[in-house]
Amino acid sequence: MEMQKNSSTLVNKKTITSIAIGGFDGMHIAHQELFKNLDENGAIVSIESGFANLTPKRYRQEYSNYPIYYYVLDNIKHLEGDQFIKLLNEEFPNLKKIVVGYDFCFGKNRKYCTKDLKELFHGDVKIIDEIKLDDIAVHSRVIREYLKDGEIEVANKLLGKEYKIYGHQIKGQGLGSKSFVPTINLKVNEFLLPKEGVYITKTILEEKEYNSITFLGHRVSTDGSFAVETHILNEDIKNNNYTTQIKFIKKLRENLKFDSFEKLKNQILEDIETTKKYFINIY
Ligand SMILES: Cc1cc2nc3c(=O)[nH]c(=O)nc-3n(C[C@H](O)[C@H](O)[C@H](O)COP(=O)(O)O)c2cc1C
Ligand SMILES: Nc1ncnc2c1ncn2[C@@H]1O[C@H](COP(=O)(O)OP(=O)(O)OP(=O)(O)O)[C@@H](O)[C@H]1O
Repeated sequence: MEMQKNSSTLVNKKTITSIAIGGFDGMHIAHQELFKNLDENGAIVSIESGFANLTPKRYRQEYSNYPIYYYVLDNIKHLEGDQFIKLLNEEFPNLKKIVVGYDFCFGKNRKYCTKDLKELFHGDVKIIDEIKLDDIAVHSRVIREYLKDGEIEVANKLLGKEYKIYGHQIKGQGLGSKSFVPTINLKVNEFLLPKEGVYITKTILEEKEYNSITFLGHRVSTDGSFAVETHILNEDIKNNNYTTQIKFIKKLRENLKFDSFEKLKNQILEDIETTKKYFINIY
């Protein structure tokens, strides 16, 4: 169901003349700056450490039109500098240009860096200076920290887009539509979840985008279990079992413990009003 280009399998590596190399978790604005230096036969070489959780491997292609080729870090990290370059030249026989960031290092013990790359590769090597936004250095690890602190708006600025997760629908406690408001409950794997709390979000179901509000965290007021649940505004949506995407826009409040269902319900209704106003004011 997910919109996924999988150009990597369609583009012949012989046509590739330039590559950008890195981990590329997040496909954030600094990564995009690297891609701008590729030519029209460019490609992205993504080194998989296994820790990506902003744009896990199978979701990454969505954020660039350049085909992405994946290499497992464990399989290449023992290589000496010249062996790494040899591998690239074998993989991409017409390679003319390599684009990396200022801090790119590679090979055995990461002992080869940009200077070595320039010496070893017989072609154009473009090194991108550190990219910052409002004095914040743009890196996947920095974005993860903002998400963990619930600072969605900063994270989104650094990402250059709204942070989006994918989940599949599961059954909730069954309390929502009876005692509170109807919600779609999600099981989320692979993606980093922002801090517990209530967020203004957009929810994508079958490629259609809806304004929504999402609760994420332990349901400290009811059964204590962990939940990701989203309420779609102004629509009566049936759970449909499709993969659901949530885009985070803004944190409304912390996860709170209420001593009665009624107080929780009143707070939820107030949160929904605030969210509706937010969407009215931005359109
Ligand atoms: C907008 C919204 C805000 C919520 N805020 C809280 C909260 O602060 N604390 C909490 O324990 N549960 C919160 N919940 C979760 C409710 O406890 C949950 O919707 C209820 O337990 C129903 O769950 P069910 O859909 O699994 O039946 C919130 C839910 C929504 C939709
Ligand atoms: N802020 C930045 N400015 C310039 N180049 C960058 C920047 N961030 C990453 N790069 C470059 O982009 C490529 C991908 O790097 P990498 O996947 O390590 O990104 P990262 O965001 O720095 O991740 P992490 O935080 O995990 O180190 C590398 O060539 C790297 O040098």
